[in-house]
Amino acid sequence: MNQSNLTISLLQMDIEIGEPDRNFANLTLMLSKAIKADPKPDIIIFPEMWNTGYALEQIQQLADLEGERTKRFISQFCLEHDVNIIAGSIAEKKGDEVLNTVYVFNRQGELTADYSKIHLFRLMDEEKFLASGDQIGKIQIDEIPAGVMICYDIRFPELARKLALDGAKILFVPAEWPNPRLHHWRTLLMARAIENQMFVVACNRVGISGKAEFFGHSLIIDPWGEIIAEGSEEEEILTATLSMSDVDQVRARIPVFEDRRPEIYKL
Ligand SMILES: O=C(O)CCC(=O)C(=O)O
Repeated sequence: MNQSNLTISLLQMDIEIGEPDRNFANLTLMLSKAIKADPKPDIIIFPEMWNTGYALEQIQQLADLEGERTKRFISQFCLEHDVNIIAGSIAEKKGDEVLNTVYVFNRQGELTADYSKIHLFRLMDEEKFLASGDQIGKIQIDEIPAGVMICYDIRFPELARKLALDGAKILFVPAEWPNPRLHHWRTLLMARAIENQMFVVACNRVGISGKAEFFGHSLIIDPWGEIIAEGSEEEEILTATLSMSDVDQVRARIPVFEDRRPEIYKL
Protein backbone atom coordinates (compact mmCIF):
# COMPACT_ATOMS: atom_id res chain seq x y z
CA MET A 1 0.00 0.00 0.00
CA ASN A 2 1.46 3.36 -1.07
CA GLN A 3 -0.43 6.13 0.67
CA SER A 4 0.80 8.87 -1.62
CA ASN A 5 -1.06 7.26 -4.52
CA LEU A 6 -4.55 5.81 -4.38
CA THR A 7 -6.15 3.91 -7.21
CA ILE A 8 -9.91 4.20 -7.32
CA SER A 9 -12.45 2.26 -9.39
CA LEU A 10 -16.02 3.44 -9.85
CA LEU A 11 -18.70 0.93 -10.83
CA GLN A 12 -20.91 2.97 -13.15
CA MET A 13 -23.66 0.38 -13.21
CA ASP A 14 -27.21 0.07 -14.48
CA ILE A 15 -29.76 -0.62 -11.73
CA GLU A 16 -32.99 -2.58 -12.10
CA ILE A 17 -35.75 -0.93 -10.16
CA GLY A 18 -37.18 -3.13 -7.40
CA GLU A 19 -34.86 -6.10 -8.18
CA PRO A 20 -32.25 -6.48 -5.41
CA ASP A 21 -31.27 -10.02 -6.51
CA ARG A 22 -30.49 -8.92 -10.06
CA ASN A 23 -28.64 -5.87 -8.80
CA PHE A 24 -26.54 -8.01 -6.45
CA ALA A 25 -25.73 -10.32 -9.39
CA ASN A 26 -24.69 -7.42 -11.62
CA LEU A 27 -22.63 -5.84 -8.85
CA THR A 28 -20.87 -9.16 -8.21
CA LEU A 29 -19.94 -9.42 -11.88
CA MET A 30 -18.65 -5.85 -12.04
CA LEU A 31 -16.69 -6.26 -8.80
CA SER A 32 -14.99 -9.39 -10.10
CA LYS A 33 -13.86 -7.41 -13.18
CA ALA A 34 -12.84 -4.32 -11.19
CA ILE A 35 -10.59 -6.21 -8.82
CA LYS A 36 -8.57 -7.61 -11.74
CA ALA A 37 -7.58 -4.14 -13.01
CA ASP A 38 -3.92 -3.25 -13.20
CA PRO A 39 -3.07 -1.34 -11.03
CA LYS A 40 -5.40 -3.05 -8.59
CA PRO A 41 -7.81 -0.59 -6.95
CA ASP A 42 -7.28 0.53 -3.37
CA ILE A 43 -10.89 1.71 -3.23
CA ILE A 44 -14.05 0.71 -5.09
CA ILE A 45 -17.20 2.82 -5.04
CA PHE A 46 -20.77 2.12 -6.26
CA PRO A 47 -23.71 4.42 -7.15
CA GLU A 48 -26.64 5.48 -4.96
CA MET A 49 -29.46 3.04 -4.05
CA TRP A 50 -27.88 0.30 -6.14
CA ASN A 51 -29.79 -2.51 -4.40
CA THR A 52 -33.36 -1.34 -5.13
CA GLY A 53 -33.21 1.75 -7.32
CA TYR A 54 -36.01 4.23 -6.61
CA ALA A 55 -38.69 1.60 -5.98
CA LEU A 56 -40.04 3.91 -3.30
CA GLU A 57 -43.62 2.54 -3.15
CA GLN A 58 -42.22 -0.92 -2.22
CA ILE A 59 -39.18 0.30 -0.32
CA GLN A 60 -40.37 -0.98 3.09
CA GLN A 61 -40.42 -4.55 1.74
CA LEU A 62 -37.35 -4.30 -0.49
CA ALA A 63 -34.88 -2.44 1.73
CA ASP A 64 -32.03 -4.46 3.22
CA LEU A 65 -32.90 -5.19 6.86
CA GLU A 66 -30.18 -3.54 8.98
CA GLY A 67 -28.09 -3.78 5.79
CA GLU A 68 -27.23 -7.36 6.76
CA ARG A 69 -27.10 -8.81 3.25
CA THR A 70 -24.96 -5.97 1.92
CA LYS A 71 -22.66 -5.95 4.93
CA ARG A 72 -22.02 -9.71 4.78
CA PHE A 73 -21.26 -9.64 1.08
CA ILE A 74 -19.06 -6.54 1.05
CA SER A 75 -17.15 -7.45 4.19
CA GLN A 76 -16.22 -10.84 2.74
CA PHE A 77 -15.16 -9.30 -0.58
CA CYS A 78 -12.93 -6.67 1.07
CA LEU A 79 -11.21 -9.24 3.25
CA GLU A 80 -10.68 -11.67 0.40
CA HIS A 81 -9.30 -9.04 -1.99
CA ASP A 82 -7.55 -6.60 0.37
CA VAL A 83 -9.57 -3.60 -0.85
CA ASN A 84 -11.57 -0.72 0.67
CA ILE A 85 -15.17 -0.33 -0.48
CA ILE A 86 -17.53 2.63 -0.33
CA ALA A 87 -20.64 0.56 -0.82
CA GLY A 88 -22.65 3.02 -2.89
CA SER A 89 -25.67 3.65 -0.99
CA ILE A 90 -28.42 1.16 -0.35
CA ALA A 91 -31.99 1.31 0.85
CA GLU A 92 -31.43 0.26 4.47
CA LYS A 93 -34.29 -0.70 6.79
CA LYS A 94 -33.83 0.31 10.42
CA GLY A 95 -36.83 -0.26 12.66
CA ASP A 96 -39.82 1.31 10.90
CA GLU A 97 -37.69 3.58 8.77
CA VAL A 98 -35.81 3.26 5.51
CA LEU A 99 -32.65 5.31 5.02
CA ASN A 100 -30.43 5.94 2.02
CA THR A 101 -27.15 4.75 3.52
CA VAL A 102 -23.51 4.33 2.50
CA TYR A 103 -21.30 1.77 4.27
CA VAL A 104 -17.53 2.08 4.29
CA PHE A 105 -15.46 -1.09 4.66
CA ASN A 106 -11.71 -1.38 5.10
CA ARG A 107 -9.26 -3.95 3.74
CA GLN A 108 -9.87 -6.19 6.75
CA GLY A 109 -13.59 -6.34 5.94
CA GLU A 110 -14.53 -4.14 8.91
CA LEU A 111 -17.36 -1.62 8.70
CA THR A 112 -15.57 1.62 9.61
CA ALA A 113 -18.33 4.18 8.98
CA ASP A 114 -21.80 4.72 7.63
CA TYR A 115 -23.53 7.79 6.32
CA SER A 116 -27.22 8.32 5.60
CA LYS A 117 -28.27 11.00 3.08
CA ILE A 118 -29.07 14.21 4.91
CA HIS A 119 -30.85 16.15 2.15
CA LEU A 120 -33.76 14.18 0.72
CA PHE A 121 -34.65 15.02 -2.89
CA ARG A 122 -38.25 16.16 -3.19
CA LEU A 123 -38.32 15.98 -7.00
CA MET A 124 -38.12 12.19 -6.56
CA ASP A 125 -40.45 12.06 -3.50
CA GLU A 126 -37.65 10.80 -1.29
CA GLU A 127 -38.98 12.66 1.74
CA LYS A 128 -42.31 10.78 1.51
CA PHE A 129 -40.70 7.34 1.85
CA LEU A 130 -37.26 7.76 3.40
CA ALA A 131 -35.92 9.07 6.68
CA SER A 132 -32.95 11.42 6.54
CA GLY A 133 -29.61 11.04 8.27
CA ASP A 134 -28.44 13.49 10.92
CA GLN A 135 -24.66 12.94 11.00
CA ILE A 136 -22.03 14.12 8.53
CA GLY A 137 -20.09 11.54 6.51
CA LYS A 138 -16.60 11.85 7.91
CA ILE A 139 -14.50 8.79 7.02
CA GLN A 140 -10.91 7.51 6.73
CA ILE A 141 -9.55 5.33 3.95
CA ASP A 142 -6.08 3.86 4.44
CA GLU A 143 -5.58 6.61 7.04
CA ILE A 144 -6.47 9.35 4.55
CA PRO A 145 -9.22 11.65 5.88
CA ALA A 146 -12.16 11.85 3.50
CA GLY A 147 -15.88 12.57 3.34
CA VAL A 148 -19.05 11.12 1.81
CA MET A 149 -22.10 12.94 0.49
CA ILE A 150 -24.95 11.45 -1.55
CA CYS A 151 -26.28 12.90 -4.83
CA TYR A 152 -28.53 15.93 -4.00
CA ASP A 153 -26.19 16.67 -1.04
CA ILE A 154 -23.73 18.23 -3.51
CA ARG A 155 -26.07 21.21 -3.87
CA PHE A 156 -25.19 22.11 -0.26
CA PRO A 157 -21.68 23.59 -0.28
CA GLU A 158 -21.75 24.03 3.51
CA LEU A 159 -21.65 20.27 3.97
CA ALA A 160 -18.63 19.80 1.71
CA ARG A 161 -16.88 22.73 3.39
CA LYS A 162 -17.52 21.24 6.84
CA LEU A 163 -15.97 17.95 5.70
CA ALA A 164 -12.97 19.83 4.25
CA LEU A 165 -12.55 21.83 7.47
CA ASP A 166 -12.60 18.51 9.34
CA GLY A 167 -9.67 17.39 7.19
CA ALA A 168 -11.18 15.63 4.15
CA LYS A 169 -8.84 15.35 1.17
CA ILE A 170 -11.25 13.33 -0.96
CA LEU A 171 -15.01 13.69 -1.29
CA PHE A 172 -16.86 10.54 -2.39
CA VAL A 173 -20.29 10.96 -3.98
CA PRO A 174 -22.51 8.00 -4.86
CA ALA A 175 -25.39 9.25 -7.02
CA GLU A 176 -28.44 8.55 -9.19
CA TRP A 177 -28.38 11.87 -11.01
CA PRO A 178 -30.78 12.00 -13.96
CA ASN A 179 -31.14 13.88 -17.22
CA PRO A 180 -31.50 16.71 -18.04
CA ARG A 181 -29.18 18.14 -15.39
CA LEU A 182 -25.75 17.03 -16.65
CA HIS A 183 -24.65 20.65 -16.58
CA HIS A 184 -25.51 20.94 -12.86
CA TRP A 185 -23.83 17.61 -12.07
CA ARG A 186 -20.52 18.55 -13.69
CA THR A 187 -20.49 22.16 -12.51
CA LEU A 188 -21.41 21.44 -8.89
CA LEU A 189 -18.85 18.65 -8.59
CA MET A 190 -16.12 20.81 -10.11
CA ALA A 191 -17.05 23.66 -7.78
CA ARG A 192 -16.89 21.38 -4.71
CA ALA A 193 -13.40 20.27 -5.81
CA ILE A 194 -12.10 23.78 -6.58
CA GLU A 195 -13.52 25.60 -3.56
CA ASN A 196 -12.40 22.91 -1.10
CA GLN A 197 -9.18 22.04 -2.93
CA MET A 198 -9.84 18.34 -2.65
CA PHE A 199 -10.39 15.35 -4.92
CA VAL A 200 -13.99 14.62 -5.84
CA VAL A 201 -14.91 11.06 -6.82
CA ALA A 202 -18.52 10.83 -7.99
CA CYS A 203 -20.12 7.59 -9.14
CA ASN A 204 -23.39 7.91 -11.06
CA ARG A 205 -25.57 5.15 -12.50
CA VAL A 206 -26.69 4.64 -16.11
CA GLY A 207 -29.91 3.28 -17.59
CA ILE A 208 -33.60 4.13 -17.59
CA SER A 209 -35.99 3.79 -14.67
CA GLY A 210 -39.61 4.78 -15.33
CA LYS A 211 -39.45 8.28 -16.77
CA ALA A 212 -35.94 8.97 -15.45
CA GLU A 213 -32.85 8.55 -17.64
CA PHE A 214 -29.47 8.38 -15.96
CA PHE A 215 -26.52 9.62 -17.96
CA GLY A 216 -23.50 8.16 -16.16
CA HIS A 217 -20.68 10.70 -16.59
CA SER A 218 -19.12 9.56 -13.33
CA LEU A 219 -16.28 11.93 -12.52
CA ILE A 220 -12.90 11.95 -10.84
CA ILE A 221 -11.76 15.55 -10.36
CA ASP A 222 -8.48 16.75 -8.89
CA PRO A 223 -8.09 19.54 -6.27
CA TRP A 224 -7.35 22.06 -9.05
CA GLY A 225 -10.71 21.24 -10.64
CA GLU A 226 -9.31 19.30 -13.60
CA ILE A 227 -11.20 16.21 -14.67
CA ILE A 228 -8.93 13.17 -14.39
CA ALA A 229 -11.52 10.69 -15.67
CA GLU A 230 -15.10 10.89 -16.89
CA GLY A 231 -17.50 8.03 -17.60
CA SER A 232 -19.41 7.48 -20.81
CA GLU A 233 -23.20 7.02 -20.85
CA GLU A 234 -22.87 3.21 -20.76
CA GLU A 235 -22.22 0.73 -17.98
CA GLU A 236 -18.49 0.70 -17.28
CA ILE A 237 -15.73 0.63 -14.68
CA LEU A 238 -13.82 3.89 -14.44
CA THR A 239 -10.36 3.75 -12.83
CA ALA A 240 -7.81 6.44 -11.98
CA THR A 241 -4.87 6.92 -9.64
CA LEU A 242 -4.87 9.95 -7.35
CA SER A 243 -1.64 11.54 -6.24
CA MET A 244 -2.52 12.64 -2.72
CA SER A 245 0.24 15.28 -2.54
CA ASP A 246 -1.80 17.32 -5.09
CA VAL A 247 -4.08 18.41 -2.23
CA ASP A 248 -1.25 20.02 -0.23
CA GLN A 249 0.26 21.57 -3.36
CA VAL A 250 -3.00 23.26 -4.38
CA ARG A 251 -3.71 24.41 -0.81
CA ALA A 252 -0.22 25.93 -0.59
CA ARG A 253 -0.58 27.67 -3.98
CA ILE A 254 -3.88 29.43 -3.15
CA PRO A 255 -4.25 29.44 0.66
CA VAL A 256 -8.05 29.52 0.78
CA PHE A 257 -8.24 27.85 4.16
CA GLU A 258 -5.90 30.43 5.72
CA ASP A 259 -7.72 33.34 4.03
CA ARG A 260 -11.25 32.46 5.14
CA ARG A 261 -13.01 35.12 7.28
CA PRO A 262 -15.74 33.11 9.00
CA GLU A 263 -16.06 35.72 11.76
CA ILE A 264 -17.67 38.01 9.15
CA TYR A 265 -20.03 35.63 7.36
CA LYS A 266 -20.58 33.24 10.28
CA LEU A 267 -20.96 30.02 8.30
O1 LIG B 1 -30.16 17.51 -7.46
C1 LIG B 1 -30.43 16.92 -8.50
O2 LIG B 1 -30.62 17.52 -9.55
C2 LIG B 1 -30.51 15.42 -8.53
C3 LIG B 1 -30.57 14.82 -7.17
C4 LIG B 1 -31.01 13.41 -7.19
O3 LIG B 1 -31.38 12.87 -8.20
C5 LIG B 1 -30.99 12.65 -5.95
O4 LIG B 1 -30.56 13.16 -4.90
O5 LIG B 1 -31.37 11.47 -5.99
